[in-house]
Amino acid sequence: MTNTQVTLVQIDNYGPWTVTPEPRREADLQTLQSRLYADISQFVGARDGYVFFTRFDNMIAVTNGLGVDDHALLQESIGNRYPVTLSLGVATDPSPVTALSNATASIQEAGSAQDNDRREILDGDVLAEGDRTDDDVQIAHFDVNDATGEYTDELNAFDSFIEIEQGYAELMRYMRTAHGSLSFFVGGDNIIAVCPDLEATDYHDAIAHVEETVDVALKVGVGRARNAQVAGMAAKHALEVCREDGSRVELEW
Ligand SMILES: Nc1nc2c(ncn2[C@@H]2O[C@H](COP(=O)(O)OP(=O)(O)OP(=O)(O)O)[C@@H](O)[C@H]2O)c(=O)[nH]1
Repeated sequence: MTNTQVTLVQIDNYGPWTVTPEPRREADLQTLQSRLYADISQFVGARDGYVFFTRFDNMIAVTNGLGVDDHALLQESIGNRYPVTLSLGVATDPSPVTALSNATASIQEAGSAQDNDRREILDGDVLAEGDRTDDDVQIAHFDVNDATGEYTDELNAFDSFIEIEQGYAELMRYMRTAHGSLSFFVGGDNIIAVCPDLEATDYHDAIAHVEETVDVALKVGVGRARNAQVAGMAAKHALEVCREDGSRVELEW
């Protein structure tokens, strides 16, 4: 059974900082946010987790395999190198959205995101090493069918983006509502969903729903493992099987 460890990463008091002493240049904020995301992705990825940029001021990570010490080191390293600090909430649950809700609560209980005195919270529980299993994380890697032929080579870049985002919006809402899954746009035409124990029929239903609702055709490869990196790599291999044999759903286990 899945047991997803989710970490909410929240920049402390970021809103006020962006306008103090007066509004900061937008390009500088964009640069800060993307560099911060890159650094966190490298740190978490080197420990076999995944992190998604989400809203940039709040990022969501799958951190099975990262302990309390890893989380504390991330806070220390970012605090030493950036003009902002991070609060981290961690929780584990068979349902990814429940894990995220609990991780969020542990930060919210310590104070507001815009509270100058609430800084570098590290709260919640990590999975004990002895409780980890090879089924803890289920990752589904979705991809738009022939995005290059349908959109990239046919429409202007913005209209292509609208089509891809429509597919993303419908999928993320469906997977959240029907399954408590967390789905993230990761660039190009790719969406990665962090899922509980789902079956092939669940993925067929999700793909059918998106196609019926917004006319975007998806395929998906799914993997599971003790961490996001291994589960995600299995999902990518499964997606390659879809490409080879034309199937829409492949589970790699
Ligand atoms: N984040 C991420 N992006 C990817 C990955 N593979 C492809 N992309 C992005 O997706 C875009 C489209 O590539 P593909 O999905 O291979 O192309 P396609 O035209 O949809 O073709 P098929 O997937 O074979 O139907 C690329 O330009 C990349 O931006 C991946 O594994 N991860």
